[in-house]
Amino acid sequence: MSAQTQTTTTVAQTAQNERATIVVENFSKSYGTHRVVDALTFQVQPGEVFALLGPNGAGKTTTVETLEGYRAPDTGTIRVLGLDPIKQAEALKPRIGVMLQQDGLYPALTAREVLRLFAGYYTQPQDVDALLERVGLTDAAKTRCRRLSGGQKRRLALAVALIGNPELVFLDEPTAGMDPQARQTTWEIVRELKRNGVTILLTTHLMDEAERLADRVAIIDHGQLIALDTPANLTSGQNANVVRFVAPEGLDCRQLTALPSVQKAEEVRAGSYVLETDDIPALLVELTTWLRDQAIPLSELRVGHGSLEDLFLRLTGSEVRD
Ligand SMILES: Nc1ncnc2c1ncn2[C@@H]1O[C@H](COP(=O)(O)OP(=O)(O)OP(=O)(O)O)[C@@H](O)[C@H]1O
Repeated sequence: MSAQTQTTTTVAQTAQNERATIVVENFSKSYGTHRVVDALTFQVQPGEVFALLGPNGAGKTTTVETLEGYRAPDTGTIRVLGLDPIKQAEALKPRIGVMLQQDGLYPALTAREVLRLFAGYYTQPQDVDALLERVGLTDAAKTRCRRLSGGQKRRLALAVALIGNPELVFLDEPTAGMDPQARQTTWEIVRELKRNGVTILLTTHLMDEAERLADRVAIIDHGQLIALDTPANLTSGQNANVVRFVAPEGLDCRQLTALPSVQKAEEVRAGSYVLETDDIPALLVELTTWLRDQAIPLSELRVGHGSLEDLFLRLTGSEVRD
């Protein structure tokens, strides 16, 4: 690269960083000798829904908590709304909303009291009862937090994140433990926030959540960025046609790979199999014949392109992490 091209790139990068809502540059963090975030670099643009995906222990929460100002980076630059999250915390806190993973705060207060308490920290908070209704907690408004169900606690945590009308919201596994209705409501709230120009950074283990909500997805593993793009670009990079099926766990993947039309066979989770092929009709005949001949029951069968989940498992491996 010529000196001039390098200067132009640096100038363009600087301009982009100045506009960005979140700038993470070369960020590293260790606990003792364990490096949990390793030279991470990404930006989140204004109004974007940005998802951080990664297996357990990949460094997502450490990254998010550093952006929120709860942890200090060892090295690297972190800017949130143009501010240093620790040195300029006072200016930053009123402009961001944080949905925490742990919901054990204030067990003796009712849901409404918790929201009133948080509303008091902001100059222009949302209406407490309207927000309780939005997150589906009107009937639980007078219930003490310790009596709320897991899903209700998550909804209260979401309301706490939104009470101050933030410009930027951090959602750490927002729908974990929610039933399908509450999950739908939460997704709808996220879309509504986006329509209102709010920037959202979310972490999730749910691939469909990332695919439905995120403009861009960053996959991190062992503290390093291993993929960053729109969900459509990430999945279209996978040319293979896949057949997914559910059957008893522990089928012999070598036998499946030996079927003439199978290019690759993998048990991605117990009893959940993914086959890659370039001839789906032929593969379906071979697979169903193979299953019938061995009297193996088949409980689900789907065909399609590689999903974000397939890409994620390919990039991060399919072994379970603690
Ligand atoms: N305060 C701490 N002291 C020591 N180690 C920590 C601390 N916080 C996190 N870790 C370790 O750092 C690693 C990354 O943790 P982190 O919570 O950032 O991962 P994560 O991607 O959010 O995982 P999960 O999906 O399980 O929430 C893990 O191995 C974790 O045990």
